[in-house]
Amino acid sequence: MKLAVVGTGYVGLVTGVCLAEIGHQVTCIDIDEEKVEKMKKGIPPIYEEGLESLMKQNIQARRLFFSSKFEKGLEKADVIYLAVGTPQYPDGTTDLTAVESAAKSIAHHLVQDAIIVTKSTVPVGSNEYLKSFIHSHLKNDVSIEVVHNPEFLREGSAIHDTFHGDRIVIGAENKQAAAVIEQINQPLDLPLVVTDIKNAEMIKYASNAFLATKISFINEIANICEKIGANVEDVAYGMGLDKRIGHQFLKAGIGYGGSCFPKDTNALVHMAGGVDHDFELLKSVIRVNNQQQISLVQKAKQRLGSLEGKRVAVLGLAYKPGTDDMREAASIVVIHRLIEEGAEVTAYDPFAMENAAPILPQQVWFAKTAAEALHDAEVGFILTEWDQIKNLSLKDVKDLMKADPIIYDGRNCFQLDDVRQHLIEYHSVGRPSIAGDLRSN
Ligand SMILES: NC(=O)c1ccc[n+]([C@@H]2O[C@H](COP(=O)([O-])OP(=O)(O)OC[C@H]3O[C@@H](n4cnc5c(N)ncnc54)[C@H](O)[C@@H]3O)[C@@H](O)[C@H]2O)c1
Ligand SMILES: O=c1ccn([C@@H]2O[C@H](COP(=O)(O)OP(=O)(O)O[C@H]3O[C@H](CO)[C@@H](O)[C@H](O)[C@H]3O)[C@@H](O)[C@H]2O)c(=O)[nH]1
Repeated sequence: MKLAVVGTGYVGLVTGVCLAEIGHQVTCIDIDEEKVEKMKKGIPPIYEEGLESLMKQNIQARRLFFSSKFEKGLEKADVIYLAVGTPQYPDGTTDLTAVESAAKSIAHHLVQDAIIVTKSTVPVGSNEYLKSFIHSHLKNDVSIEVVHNPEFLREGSAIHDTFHGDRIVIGAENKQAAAVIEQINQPLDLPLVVTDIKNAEMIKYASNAFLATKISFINEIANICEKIGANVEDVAYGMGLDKRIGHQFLKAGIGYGGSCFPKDTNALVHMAGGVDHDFELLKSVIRVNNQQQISLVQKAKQRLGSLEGKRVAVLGLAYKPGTDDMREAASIVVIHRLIEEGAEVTAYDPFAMENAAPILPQQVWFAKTAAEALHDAEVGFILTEWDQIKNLSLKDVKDLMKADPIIYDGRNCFQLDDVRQHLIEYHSVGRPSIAGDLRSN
């Protein structure tokens, strides 16, 4: 069976590479010609551990191809995966422009019957609409089926998640089409959920909303812990031992970011609103997250009176470690606030600086190393828990920074006992603050 994948962002590229790895012949199509030329040479446009070698292996084995031309990419394709972006409009509703544009290109170039499998996260009802949209744009006498196969991979562990996922969801109205997609995925040997399209669409949104809810919940517990004198890490550990709760997604911090949780929670609130349901719980989850992202700057301002002219080092820019993705990263909100407050910001991230530069204020200086960013800084903000940052020696941190440094750690990277030994003033999330070197005050 010949497969095509349209759109080579995280999802499209990883889907294409993994489908090739399990033995299928796959052509990945993208309108970004420059990106396609790089991918043909085995250069992935995203940072993802293990992706480059898997890509190169499958290109060499002549199972994986890339093209910027639909007519070529769709040649003899029996199954076409659609994995273009579905960002949000400023009001939080879903922008389906790329999906429609890709669907139109597919319709125009389809010369044989095909199953179109949507991987993109789309609001409930979109796949039904898409089927009639493609029908109305077909140029040849061919028949199509639409199947929804939502994606659950996480950036940074995308390859692992594809081969070791918890489930594969297949939403289809046509049993034969569902069976074809089951067969394609069979080598992965993962639990299957075969259901109708609306359920599949909702499973994706409900899953992301639930995970976001867990994060905002633990962040609220963290905020109370700070005031009450408890430690959220011990609390989360004790909670997580209950198998009904589990340990995952109970890490308190600076709030969730990324290309999915923020937009998908907003989209679900709008979807609910569209059927006259006020999704109060999810609205609160979003509000709590927005507040969490600015909380550390507010604390710094309260502690110092003003941030005007203060030299601030920001360590970690990506929305989480293991990726160079800056979409909806908490660092964007934090750094804009710091600049508004008059701080002089030097930033460092091991992988995301290239993506960060165009979206951060011009006043931000980028350092080549964490040490360079910390040099002579009065305040440090830690926003991504990269190993390189977690492994910094606190002695070096203290030596590099100005006298009596203050650290705001949005990712709880350091052990409190370690910090205490180094006499650094340290404020983390949901844990007791540490006063610093009282002798020098
Ligand atoms: N990023 C993730 O971790 C993740 C995980 C699960 C689900 N999703 C969902 O998967 C979808 C894709 O996300 P992403 O992050 O991979 O997207 P992305 O925005 O990173 O990439 C989209 C790609 O599609 C290409 N494209 C745009 N219009 C096109 C067209 N008309 N024809 C061909 N190619 C076109 C772009 O050039 C780009 O390479 C979204 O709906 C997202 O919500 C993403
Ligand atoms: O306990 C936790 C877990 C995560 N986060 C934050 O939550 C965000 C999202 O993290 P993660 O879920 O690991 O990354 P994504 O790659 O955005 O993956 C999510 O979004 C994808 C796109 O829909 C889904 O496919 C995945 O299943 C879902 O986990 C990041 O900012 C994390 O720092 C926390 O603050 N605390």
